[in-house]
Amino acid sequence: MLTLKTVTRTFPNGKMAFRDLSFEAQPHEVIGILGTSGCGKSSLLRVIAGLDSEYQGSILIDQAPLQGIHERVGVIFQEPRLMPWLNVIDNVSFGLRGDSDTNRKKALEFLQLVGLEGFERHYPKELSGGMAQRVAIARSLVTSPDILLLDEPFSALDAFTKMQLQDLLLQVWKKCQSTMLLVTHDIDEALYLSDRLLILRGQPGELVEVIEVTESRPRSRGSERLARQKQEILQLLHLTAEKTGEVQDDTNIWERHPAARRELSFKGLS
Ligand SMILES: Nc1ncnc2c1ncn2[C@@H]1O[C@H](COP(=O)(O)OP(=O)(O)OP(=O)(O)O)[C@@H](O)[C@H]1O
Repeated sequence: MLTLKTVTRTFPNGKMAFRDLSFEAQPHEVIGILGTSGCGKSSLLRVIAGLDSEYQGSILIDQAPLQGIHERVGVIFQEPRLMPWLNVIDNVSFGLRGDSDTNRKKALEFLQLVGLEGFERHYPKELSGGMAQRVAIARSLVTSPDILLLDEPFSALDAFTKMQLQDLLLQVWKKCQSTMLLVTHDIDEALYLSDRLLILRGQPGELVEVIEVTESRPRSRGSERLARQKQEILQLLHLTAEKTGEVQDDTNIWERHPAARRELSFKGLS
């Protein structure tokens, strides 16, 4: 289990990325993180990934304080970040320790899972963007991380590939049982994949709502029930924005996703 208690991240120049974030992610839970641009979503993932260790508050993994990069935490970024000098199978098995034959078998198994059987000997430059991101998914999940952090993992892909990879991620997630934290600007994606959504707003970012997505899995992207629920949450977010005088910011982010109309049940923070 991942626990954050009043975590604040301030950069050396005094700029605060986010403030007083507290939440828990249960084993096997998918948490979507949505928020206005610059509210600290990527900074939050970097802190949990152990890449930035200067923060206030506490971060616990299974009740133990996080100390730098944790071997049970994996990260998938917007761009695949593959090693260009290694072929596909070597990229996937790179993080595995121990017997190399066993590692190659395991890497192959994950390449099959992400639909890249037969591409083991290809190099990153020979892959499409979607294929490279599949390799990145396989590389992250082959180590069976307890927690997988995803920072806009599909935002650079075309809509069709994006949907394919969202479904693929769900398939692999079922097998791996990892907890996932997904930063995205895409509300449809967040609703399709997540069990709960954290809504951040402001600069520094603060947690303004926690929303439970109650639609059962497997979800249908065209579900009317979800569409109605999204309508409700959009209205709720506009109302929330009016209260704090940040209408312009929030209007912009939601308007970037005009097709978004899905329902959520809403759970307030206490
Ligand atoms: N190394 C840094 N030093 C100082 N300020 C930074 C640094 N990195 C990020 N920031 C600032 O911290 C704030 C949060 O940045 P961050 O990238 O985490 O936001 P974000 O929510 O992920 O943004 P976006 O949605 O646009 O990707 C921004 O105002 C950004 O300019």
